[in-house]
Amino acid sequence: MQFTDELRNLTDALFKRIKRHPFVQGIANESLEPNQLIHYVQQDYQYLTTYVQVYGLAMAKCTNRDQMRDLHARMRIVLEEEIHPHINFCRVAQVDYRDLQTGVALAPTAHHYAKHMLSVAQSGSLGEILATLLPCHWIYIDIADDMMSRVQPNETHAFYDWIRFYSSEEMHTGLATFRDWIDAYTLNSGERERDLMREHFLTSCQLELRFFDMAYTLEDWAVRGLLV
Ligand SMILES: Cc1ncc(CO)c(N)n1
Repeated sequence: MQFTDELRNLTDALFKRIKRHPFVQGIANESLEPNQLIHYVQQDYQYLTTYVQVYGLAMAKCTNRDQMRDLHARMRIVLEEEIHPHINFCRVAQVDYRDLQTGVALAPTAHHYAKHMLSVAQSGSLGEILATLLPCHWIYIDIADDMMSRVQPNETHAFYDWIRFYSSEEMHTGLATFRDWIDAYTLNSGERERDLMREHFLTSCQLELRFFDMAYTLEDWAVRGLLV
């Protein structure tokens, strides 16, 4: 068994829970409220900014240009293309995307997830960073594939663009390349590094579930912070 198959088995219960989550069901059956979509986009915009920063820190730990090229392509997709699922949510919520990009603090769960990624990026190995980032790709593809086959949406579905984006050929190829990279990487890792990679992967999966909860319940701090 390859290392990433092992990671997937370890988190199977979480993958299943995420697909059943009311926010995810709300995408499938077009029942999310505008304020839930807005909260998600406000938080996810900031989350993805951190995600690109983490790619940047991983870039500094790459040992060859093929690895760098791969990360560079991934950064481009987040910066230039992953705006489309957000724009889909904004269109349904009838808000301007630009208005959601400033003036909002990270909610507790988004804060937790961002700090988790940054802390691994600052003190962990390249393998640990890759394992921390992998659930982000994998879970959304898993969700979107499931919706494609169960709902079989067409252009009239409110979240057709979202579902199509995450179930696209490009996403699948990107996930396969990322898994191949991690599987090859772990052939040269010690058991200690592989344990840390398992732990970070699991934590990111837990936080993916909580992130949907955050948006669904409009999670916020009890008292506003100082900066925004
Ligand atoms: C929190 C989160 N996880 C995964 C993705 C998919 O890239 C996303 N946009 N946001």
